[in-house]
Amino acid sequence: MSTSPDRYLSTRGDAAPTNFADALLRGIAPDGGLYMPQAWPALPVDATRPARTYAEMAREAISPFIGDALPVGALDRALERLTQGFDHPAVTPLVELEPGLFVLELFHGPTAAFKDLAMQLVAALSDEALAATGQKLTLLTATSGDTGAAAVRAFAGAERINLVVLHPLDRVSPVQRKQMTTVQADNVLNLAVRGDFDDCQRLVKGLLAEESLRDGRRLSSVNSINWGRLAGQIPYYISATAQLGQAATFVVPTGNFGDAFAGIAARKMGLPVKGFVAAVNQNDALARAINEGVYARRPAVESGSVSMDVQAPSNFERLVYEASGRDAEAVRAVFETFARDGSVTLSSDLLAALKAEVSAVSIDEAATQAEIAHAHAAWGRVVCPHTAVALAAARRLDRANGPVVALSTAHPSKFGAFVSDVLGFEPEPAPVIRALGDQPERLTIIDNTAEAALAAVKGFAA
Ligand SMILES: N[C@@H](CCOP(=O)(O)O)C(=O)O
Repeated sequence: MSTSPDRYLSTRGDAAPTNFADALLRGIAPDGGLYMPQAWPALPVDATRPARTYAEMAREAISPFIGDALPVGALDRALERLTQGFDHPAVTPLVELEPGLFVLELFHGPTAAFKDLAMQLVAALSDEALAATGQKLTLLTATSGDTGAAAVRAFAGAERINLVVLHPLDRVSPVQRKQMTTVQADNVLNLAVRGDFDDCQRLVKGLLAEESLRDGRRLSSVNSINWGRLAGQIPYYISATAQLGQAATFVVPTGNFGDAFAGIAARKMGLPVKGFVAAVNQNDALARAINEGVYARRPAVESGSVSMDVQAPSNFERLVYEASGRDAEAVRAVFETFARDGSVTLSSDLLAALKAEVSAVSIDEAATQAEIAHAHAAWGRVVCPHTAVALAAARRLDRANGPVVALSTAHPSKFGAFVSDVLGFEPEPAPVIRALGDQPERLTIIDNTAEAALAAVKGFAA
């Protein structure tokens, strides 16, 4: 039987295959798994040739995943929106810090974080999918800060879409919170949950299974559990390789593991890549899984790199699916055990296959602070704490094996207090952060329970 990149299978194997539009408007498969393309499309051999626009590279990478599931011209129209509000002509410029060490600046968009790239695309593609069928959509999204800000910006005022964003109360930076809560749009609800990001993500997954919320609407998520989000993050790996002119090792600051998995997807499509390193903060469930073979949940601890305070990274499921040879039964066994017991031991075969895809390292708070200081002293750069985690991991690598690219996922002015504690001064605000001002904030605080979340979302819908 032939396989196709525009058909989507669930990592848990019990959901009917579907197309891109349906996977986009579901977010998560009905069996609780994550959608994956049935096959990896091949990038053209000259995909990294120079002098092409970001949108051209994105079109080539993303169109095979869509096939004929959206109206003719939908992707081209969406690509026009993809880089709207970016303040750099290269969109995602690559900057050399010292011989063989680079940062990929992903923070030039309207909320000053890498999430803008995929979120603006997903917003436009969702509009296209809904307009084609006349449906309406409720989006549920968990955030540790950056996803929520980008989602609010991308979906505020959308005619057919309501957006509910759950963030952990007092566990995002003040700028991130204001980016979500000062937007005065009637189709947006901000919920501050008394819990951590993993609680928010768990609540979202539970709500997505809640039939009573549908009421004639589609129900989906714009977290990276949604394949559309991941597809939108593939192009910047291609752009980085094109700018560099050779294969690199990418060091990815990692929370929900969507960013790193998008890079792994690019490699599966044929992008030349030396390797991937997932750099986590002291919330190190992913690093312990890959380095020790036990995937075990611990309560998330608060850090300066707040967007990475994740202890149950959703996209680890996609990695296990790939590494197990797409064995849905094995995936179900791992993640059902993890959900039930909070811990699961990975088989030695699976572990070897995981290590072949990615290595992982945990950078603690002191090393993050030291890296912010080093970046300023050595290169005159002010970096955000997430970028610092990646740079600390990147500087441990041997560059004799080829260039190393650390992803710089957010602008430092989103995390002014943490950076100024180290450097003694506040980072110069990105223009989009300066424009935030002191608008009134709108948010509802809820308990960390399924009942509280359901009642809040129902109240909003009503
Ligand atoms: N780091 C994230 C957490 C959610 O990640 P996502 O990529 O799955 O949306 C954030 O900033 O919210």
